[in-house]
Amino acid sequence: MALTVGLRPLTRALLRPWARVPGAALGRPAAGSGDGVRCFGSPRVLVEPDPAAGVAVMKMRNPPVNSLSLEFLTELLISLEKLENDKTFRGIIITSDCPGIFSAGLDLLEMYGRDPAHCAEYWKAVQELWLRVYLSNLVVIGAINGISPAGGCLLSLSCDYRVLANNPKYAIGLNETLLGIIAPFWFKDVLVNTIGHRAAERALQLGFLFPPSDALQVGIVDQVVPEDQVQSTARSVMAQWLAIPDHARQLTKNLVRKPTADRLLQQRDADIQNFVRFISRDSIQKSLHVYLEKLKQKKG
Ligand SMILES: CCCCC/C=C/C(=O)SCCNC(=O)CCNC(=O)[C@H](O)C(C)(C)COP(=O)(O)OP(=O)(O)OC[C@H]1O[C@@H](n2cnc3c(N)ncnc32)[C@H](O)[C@@H]1OP(=O)(O)O
Repeated sequence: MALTVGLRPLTRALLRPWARVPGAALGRPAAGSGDGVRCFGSPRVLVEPDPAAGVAVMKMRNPPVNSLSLEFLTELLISLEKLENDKTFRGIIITSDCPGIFSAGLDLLEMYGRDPAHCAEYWKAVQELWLRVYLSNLVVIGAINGISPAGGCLLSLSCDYRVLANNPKYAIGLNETLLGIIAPFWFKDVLVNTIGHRAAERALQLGFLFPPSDALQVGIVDQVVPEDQVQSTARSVMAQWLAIPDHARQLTKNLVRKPTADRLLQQRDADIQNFVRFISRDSIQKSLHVYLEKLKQKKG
């Protein structure tokens, strides 16, 4: 059975992309961009453009934990598409507006107690975000200012360069096994590409969440800096990357990343069907239930 899920109906119906950001952000001049340039975005994604530098800072703000819900994924995709299509921008910095959290990863509530059609639509959006970030023509730098498990780690790994704030609470890794679920092959591929086969084998099976010093040592991030220097470091790194002619850098990036992306592109529908089958299993739903309860109990 061919799946015919797509983002479009949800996306277009739910969102008014590029509406000015409500509240304080509305019309606020973007940091470092002079007084003429305004922030823009959507409810969950704040974009601070710096046209002079050719850079936009994309701040994720889906409180409390920037979990990647379908609506949030959709807004991220719209922002990314918009930036990609605007010749003003050559690079983006992805960071978080939620204190202490980069992203808690995929939204468990999109996978728990949902019907197969919803799960399929959700998974397609997850695939879409990964492909867009991973294959972006823009330089993508992750300014990781918080914890970044599972899907949050995948988003980080899909950037061209990762700067992590030096706070022992800001662990990063693919911890899916701790939830009783399995990182899909393309999550695994990106981790293997980043830290090597043996380190990935251990990290994936044991669901490692690396604190900053270990993350740097294993190579899951490129740099660890004091928390108040994450953004400025991301900016300086961006300047280095933007010193390279775009066409040469983009073709090289494509050369390196395309084979990994192609593995998914060649079997996207099958991957969606696998996900839906897997996540719909009673045993997996039970694991998710237990994990969600644990998260709740942690509070009480
Ligand atoms: C084939 C299947 C493949 C699937 C691949 C899966 C990839 C994934 O990304 S799965 C998600 C993995 N994520 C995690 O394991 C992180 C879970 N969350 C946490 O560990 C913590 O919430 C935290 C460390 C990120 C933040 O801790 P804290 O600041 O103490 O906040 P709370 O734990 O109290 O959380 C607040 C609120 O948010 C809910 N929540 C947290 N994470 C998620 C999530 N990933 N999805 C949905 N909801 C999440 C949490 O339950 C709390 O809700 P309320 O109790 O209703 O306030």
